[in-house]
Amino acid sequence: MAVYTEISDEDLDGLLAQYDIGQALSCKGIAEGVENSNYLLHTETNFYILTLYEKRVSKEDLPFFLGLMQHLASSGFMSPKPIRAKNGEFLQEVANRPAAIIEFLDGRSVKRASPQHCGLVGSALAQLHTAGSDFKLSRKNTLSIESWRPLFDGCKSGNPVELTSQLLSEIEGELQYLEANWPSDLPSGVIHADLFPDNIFFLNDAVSGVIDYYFACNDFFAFDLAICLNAWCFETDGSFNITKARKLLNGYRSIRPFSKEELSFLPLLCRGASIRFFLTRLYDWLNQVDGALVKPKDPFEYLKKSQFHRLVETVSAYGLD
Ligand SMILES: Nc1ncnc2c1ncn2[C@@H]1O[C@H](COP(=O)(O)OP(=O)(O)OP(=O)(O)O)[C@@H](O)[C@H]1O
Ligand SMILES: N[C@@H](CCO)C(=O)O
Repeated sequence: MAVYTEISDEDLDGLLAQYDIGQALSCKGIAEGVENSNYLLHTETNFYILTLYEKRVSKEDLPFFLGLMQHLASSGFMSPKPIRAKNGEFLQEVANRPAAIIEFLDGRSVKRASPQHCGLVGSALAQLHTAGSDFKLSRKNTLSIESWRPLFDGCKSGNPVELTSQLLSEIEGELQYLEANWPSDLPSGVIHADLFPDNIFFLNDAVSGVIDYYFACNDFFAFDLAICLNAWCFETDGSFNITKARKLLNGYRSIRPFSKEELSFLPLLCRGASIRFFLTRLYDWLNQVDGALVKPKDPFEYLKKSQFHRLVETVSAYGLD
């Protein structure tokens, strides 16, 4: 999975009639991903990704996401370009879903990231922050700190047995700490907010693509860095790899230097980023849809990451002086 919505041949022909990209030669569902329905579309002109937006992506946000991809690509960043239909719009409709056709990017995501990959991820993230700085639209981060308590309350409703009193009080204590100490003013702009290994492609030892902008928003740049440290620098046994972290942070600052404040808040932002993914994963884990083929991701991986960052006092734990 993920193909939630099937497209008939008639619907596909009708959609492609709105574009100048030729007729379909093939259109195959893509198994990866959990949010939207994605197809690998081959037409007379090229290969493309056809995405049908499903329930979690709000239609009002699509001009931001697609406009951002276009803006980043035209600034030379490795984002796929959305394709304009004959009417000049990126967004169309098929099978009663909003839909877009996106440029296909070559390259492959890595299953086991090396420190070198982490360095490349850090510099790609800084390039994204820099290229996004003159993007005109903005979008509030709907998964920032204000959303975590309501998400936690949603997880608690129904008193699931998985949430022991010890776990509840650990999360409650962490939320209170984060709410009392969260910074109000750090360098901000457009962030990717979900730059996990499945969202970066590599080719010939370089980043060839950055995809999946459907959590992108305006927030602290260093929060994006915290999300990446969590996603890229822990090993499968839960241990933190300081060499990978050093490479990622040095890759980032080779393009965009950190302010003193960003560095001093990094451990706290890493705690917050851990709780953000712990809570969304926990919510999905407790609210699995019967019969859905999507395997929920392990929330407790992120609770352990949160526990690691709670013991961090300075950025030297992340490999910086
Ligand atoms: N522009 C692209 N070029 C090549 N392949 C792509 C492109 N966009 C998406 N894909 C392929 O489709 C898969 C799913 O895409 P994507 O991650 O955007 O889906 P999603 O449902 O939003 O997933 P997620 O669970 O990561 O939020 C990717 O893993 C990749 O294989
Ligand atoms: N990257 C998210 C999934 C949403 O794309 C996670 O690992 O929880």
